[in-house]
Amino acid sequence: MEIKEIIRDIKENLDKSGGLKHVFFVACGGSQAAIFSGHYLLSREARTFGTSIGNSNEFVHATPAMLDERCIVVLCSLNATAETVKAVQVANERGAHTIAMTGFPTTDMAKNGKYTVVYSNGSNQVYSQSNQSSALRIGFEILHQFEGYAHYDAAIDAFSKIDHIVKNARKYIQRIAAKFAEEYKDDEVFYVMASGPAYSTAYTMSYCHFMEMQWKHAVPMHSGEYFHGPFETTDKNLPIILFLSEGRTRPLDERALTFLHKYAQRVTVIDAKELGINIIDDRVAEYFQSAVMIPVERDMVSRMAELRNHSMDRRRYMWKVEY
Ligand SMILES: N[C@@H]1[C@@H](O)[C@H](O)[C@@H](COP(=O)(O)O)O[C@@H]1O
Repeated sequence: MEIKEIIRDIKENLDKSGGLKHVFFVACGGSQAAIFSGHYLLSREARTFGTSIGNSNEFVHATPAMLDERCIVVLCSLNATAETVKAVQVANERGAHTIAMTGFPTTDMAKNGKYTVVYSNGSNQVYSQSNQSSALRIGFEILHQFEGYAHYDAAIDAFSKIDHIVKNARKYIQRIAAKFAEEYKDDEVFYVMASGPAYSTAYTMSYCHFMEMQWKHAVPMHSGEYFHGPFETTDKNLPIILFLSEGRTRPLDERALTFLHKYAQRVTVIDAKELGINIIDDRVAEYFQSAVMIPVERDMVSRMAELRNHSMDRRRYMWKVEY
């Protein structure tokens, strides 16, 4: 079933049972970051229902009291992480409408979800059909069908531009990535700053790419929260990566940049505007930032991986020991 039909089917049911109350987004790690844009979209645009996001195992062990047949739960796991599959089952038991996003039609996610969305993945993925794009498609479709979202056409148009933008952005970043990798390959700690829908880029770069895949310490930092404690650690040696957003939270990032220009020295700025996101309609562009910036930041860390001769596929514990 296409996403449009999935939401239509769910709406038909919800119209009979009292309407939509809440959309939960549930996943672990990189997959949670991937669906964050969908959650963020609803958190800013939805007028008649709520939304939240969280870790799968927390959803299983501390299941929200609100969860019932008037909720949609969007869950994501490429290969069926056990706790995310369990979260699908918990949501099903409560009668919620589960949409299982997964990498392949044969996974336990696909087997357990009431509805399944198989997204493009791997090194040759089609970015307009990726996990990030699919979560956004679900979000825009919910807004459109339940509330008649005014900028739906602009959003649909954006999906037709994503592949072109990512292709060019990845070309644009090559030179910057090479310089970045050379300069920072021996550093052990990174702060990665962003705000708004781009926060999930900072999260993915830190948790997945620096920590998981390069075994380097990294702190995802909300650029608004930076001034409420963390900025006391700033000095001229600390490596900082700042994602400058396109959209309404850009002033938060610019405030951080002004401060960093004064007190820090080793700052790498990646500006969404320079990545070509501006060809998307201004009214929806901000929501597409992570869909564009995550492949770009991954290229930066991959370049570092090559120089360090530390493959992005190398793990000590993940999938190797019990945890
Ligand atoms: N970087 C991610 C991790 O954060 C995640 O835990 C793992 C399993 O993810 P999934 O549940 O999507 O299969 O995949 C990648 O390695």
